[in-house]
Amino acid sequence: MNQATNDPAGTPGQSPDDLEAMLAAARVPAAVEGQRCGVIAIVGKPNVGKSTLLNALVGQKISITSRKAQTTRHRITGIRTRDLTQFVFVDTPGFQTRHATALNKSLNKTVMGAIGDVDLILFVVEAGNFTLADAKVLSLFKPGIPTLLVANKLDMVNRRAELAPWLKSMQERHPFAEFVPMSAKNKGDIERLFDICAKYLPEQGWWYGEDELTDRSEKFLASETVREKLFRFTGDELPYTSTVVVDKFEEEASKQHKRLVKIAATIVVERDNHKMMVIGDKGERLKRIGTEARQELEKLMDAKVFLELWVKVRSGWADDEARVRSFGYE
Ligand SMILES: Nc1nc2c(ncn2[C@@H]2O[C@H](COP(=O)(O)OP(=O)(O)OP(=O)(O)O)[C@@H](O)[C@H]2O)c(=O)[nH]1
Repeated sequence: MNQATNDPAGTPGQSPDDLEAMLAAARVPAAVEGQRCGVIAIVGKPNVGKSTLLNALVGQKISITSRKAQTTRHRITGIRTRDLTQFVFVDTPGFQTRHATALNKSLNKTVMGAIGDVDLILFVVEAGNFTLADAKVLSLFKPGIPTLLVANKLDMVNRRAELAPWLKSMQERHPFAEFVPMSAKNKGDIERLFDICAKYLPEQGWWYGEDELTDRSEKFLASETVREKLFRFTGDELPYTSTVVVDKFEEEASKQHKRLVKIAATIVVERDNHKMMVIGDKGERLKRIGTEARQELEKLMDAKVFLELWVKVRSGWADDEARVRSFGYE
């Protein structure tokens, strides 16, 4: 049988009809007519709601959110397939303009990498607001990639009438393809955004399975989940330079559980007093961070999870380029 595929003239004893049928079966299915697929970058300064938007679009928590600015450090893709269109989203770290540490340089490079080669950019700002930090992000965009102005947190705008002159002034700043005043927390607005984005994606076959949500590993999701709990339970006390490194991520065979995953992670902070802050009174806070992260990971991975957490002080790590790389930021 195999021989026949390598020999288009056919093997003795095989009719041309058989061969035709066999070749047809081996062919990669062509894209279904009307299918679309493309990459959408979500870009904006810190804290404008990019992660909230990505999570709403993907329909599951992929990127961590927090009230603290600059909690997103990695380029994260979320995938969503609706009707005939597959949307591949890229989240980017908030563009840092104020401090020039090695960590910030690495973050800015990630932003640049993310918007160079996409089909559509969602430039997220707070509705009615445009600051120097927004202008710096906008100045990075290459001409030619359609860009939507997503005026987020519309629910926070009291006087809607004032938005029209603001939108007009935004059109003078950049040739935006469309304006989308919306709230990332409003389901109807998210639906509308899907319809708007679909038009800008090229007609081609899908790259991922219909149900895939992210191309990130479970190990990555583990570090993101611990990081989210870390910031949630330390409030605004802990500087954003704290990070989480997963030292061990192992799946073990188990008779009792469908899946059993053992994870060990280290929370890296810059100072001794930050370490105390994370550990809390009699270790209470660290315990809470660990418990909540474990419960969430069990749901996300559909597995029994053992999570071991450590806290280490590494002063000045955010200023040290080699160390930034060793923690997984390119
Ligand atoms: N009222 C309101 N709040 C929002 C909306 N979207 C996001 N937020 C809030 O804004 C804050 C920042 O949201 P994030 O999604 O973490 O922002 P981000 O742009 O990803 O931030 P970085 O990770 O720092 O770049 C959170 O407290 C969100 O709950 C919205 O439409 N309306």
